[in-house]
Amino acid sequence: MSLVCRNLHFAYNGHAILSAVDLDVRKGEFCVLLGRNGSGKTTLIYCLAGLLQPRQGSIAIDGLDLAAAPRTEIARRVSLVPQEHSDIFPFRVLDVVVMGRTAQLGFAQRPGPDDYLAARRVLAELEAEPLAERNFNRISGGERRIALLARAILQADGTLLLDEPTNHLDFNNKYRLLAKIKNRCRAKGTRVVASLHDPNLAARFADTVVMLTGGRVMASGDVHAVMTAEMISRLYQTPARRVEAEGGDVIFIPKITDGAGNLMENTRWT
Ligand SMILES: Nc1ncnc2c1ncn2[C@@H]1O[C@H](COP(=O)(O)OP(=O)(O)OP(=O)(O)O)[C@@H](O)[C@H]1O
Repeated sequence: MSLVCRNLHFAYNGHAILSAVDLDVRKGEFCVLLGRNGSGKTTLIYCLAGLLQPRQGSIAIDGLDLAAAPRTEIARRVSLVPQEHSDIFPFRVLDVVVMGRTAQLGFAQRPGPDDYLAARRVLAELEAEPLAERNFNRISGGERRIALLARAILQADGTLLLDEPTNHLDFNNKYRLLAKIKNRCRAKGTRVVASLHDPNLAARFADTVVMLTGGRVMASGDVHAVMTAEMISRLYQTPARRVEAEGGDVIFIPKITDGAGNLMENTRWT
């Protein structure tokens, strides 16, 4: 059971954004996309969600060919949490979460007590039960991320596509949320493809990493094999060193230079 992407090419108005991308993500795997701003992470995630049509290549999720599958069928297998989300009608958080069930319900069928119970269960899993009765438009950016993740889990927990899931989350909540997502991969076999801007979070939680540069895969594979100081330096185009903290956590520290390559004031590099 795999998500398999082969020789994927995508272009906006004839301008190539993704080129020859191959990707394999097994059931229960937490795969993180890393790359500089504009390297194509979001575009790849939207292709995997079936929301952007590649101009070449194929994507199959557990045997379902996205190019041929009806939208409703894709929505039952794959759910997406986008990077940003604007205000919606002033629904309770619980109602927003239960909207995730729409893909499972028949035409004109309304969610019932079981759907609300399932929505409360997912909120509880994310330790977000106190948000249930709050107005979605009046909760914080970080709380919205958690509510939208709950909605995505309720929609389709086979494959979760998360575009910068830690945006707006504080230091503690970033780690807590990623730990919960990882637990879900382990316990329920959920497959996750997430873009992250912080390689240190990827080093801590990912099983596998895909490094994108200019819409191409620069490297991919097991997190420990791929995330070396040399690869991080190449990816972000700045020297980076790898520090192993007590307990085994790995931290990458970039050398902050100005345009001429000189170490910038107030930064340290040893
Ligand atoms: N709707 C669009 N029309 C034209 N070009 C676009 C569009 N959306 C994105 N792009 C371009 O596609 C490229 C890849 O963008 P994408 O958002 O996938 O990168 P990203 O790696 O997710 O970036 P970031 O880390 O900044 O979120 C960028 O050069 C961007 O300017």
